[in-house]
Amino acid sequence: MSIVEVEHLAKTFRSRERASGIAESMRSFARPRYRTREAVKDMSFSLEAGEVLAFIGPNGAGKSTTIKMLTGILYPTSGNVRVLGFTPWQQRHQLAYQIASVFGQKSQLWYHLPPQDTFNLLARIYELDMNEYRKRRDFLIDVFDIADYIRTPARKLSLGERMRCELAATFLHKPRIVFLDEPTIGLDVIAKQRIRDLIAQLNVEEGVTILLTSHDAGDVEQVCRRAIVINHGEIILDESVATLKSHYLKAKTIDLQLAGTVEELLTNEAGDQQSRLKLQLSTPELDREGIQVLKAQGHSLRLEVDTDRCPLEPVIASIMQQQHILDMTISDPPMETIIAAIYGSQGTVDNSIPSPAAVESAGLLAE
Ligand SMILES: Nc1ncnc2c1ncn2[C@@H]1O[C@H](COP(=O)(O)OP(=O)(O)OP(=O)(O)O)[C@@H](O)[C@H]1O
Repeated sequence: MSIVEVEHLAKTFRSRERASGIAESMRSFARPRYRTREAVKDMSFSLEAGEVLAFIGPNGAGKSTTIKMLTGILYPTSGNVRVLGFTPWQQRHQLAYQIASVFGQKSQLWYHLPPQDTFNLLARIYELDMNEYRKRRDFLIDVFDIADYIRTPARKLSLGERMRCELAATFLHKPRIVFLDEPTIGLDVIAKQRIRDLIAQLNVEEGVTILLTSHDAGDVEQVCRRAIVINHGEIILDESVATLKSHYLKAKTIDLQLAGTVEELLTNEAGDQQSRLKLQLSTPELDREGIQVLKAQGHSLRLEVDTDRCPLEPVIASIMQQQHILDMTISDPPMETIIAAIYGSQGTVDNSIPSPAAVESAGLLAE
């Protein structure tokens, strides 16, 4: 059964344009000019209980505006929304007991108070039974591993520590739906991984439905099962993450810091740097066409490997046979690149989409 139903949702902002300079300010005061922006246009989708949905799109696509309408913070210009049977902007109070939201850029923890005090305040706001609350709080302190920070004022916590406390606070009243707007923004790789694991754990153990926005492909890949991609306020793709992954996340980027120079890796054959390098890396197991050289300069080498055509291990092994590797990072392509590839397919999943590396490599290769 759908617990979120969105039908033809739209939001247009009308804001006054500010003029610069005294004369212009006086003129705009007498004759104000307004600018309208269609942040969300005719959006329809539904969400089943227990789903984990990635809601993705570039900056300004309308993700936060949609979340704000689903949580009752903003009124829509038109359209209907039912969240757990409530109309969010009309029944915000009743809905608040059953949902929660985290905006990665804004904290819900009281800045000068330790998280424990915020938890106590939230328990009163949500009118929780005190015995139940204490059990829940201790459970979340344990799950999120925040016992060491719970008595430290929020302002003194690192971003990762604060985010774990934020999420613990979010789950305190056992919400049925959690809206997470960029929950991993600004975190290091370990903190990101931790947050992803915790979100996934609570989804599985408590069946909480999650709608998550992120610019990080790892969040989408590791936490979500379905993805809605929006652009200019419109849905351009609604697919399972498995499909999205197989079509768009198959490329991995390998960043290497070599003991020797890239020049030492080149064959003596004629040709450009890219093909001489690829020739040197190739073995019978490797499909050279699956490797793109994104950067090759001095001691740095960045490759993009299409894992459909070419497994990562032999590529790395082939480099290790020839050079000592000082440092290596394997990453997914940036979400923006994947989204750009999706735009390229005009909203359809299509294998003919050119690799994002094709665009990048031409400019980055040091001849
Ligand atoms: N209160 C507002 N008044 C006027 N315009 C707004 C307001 N809030 C958002 N917008 C505009 O609506 C559009 C969508 O903004 P929104 O914050 O929903 O995007 P987003 O997809 O969340 O972007 P980001 O990834 O950068 O957070 C943007 O063009 C933004 O400038």
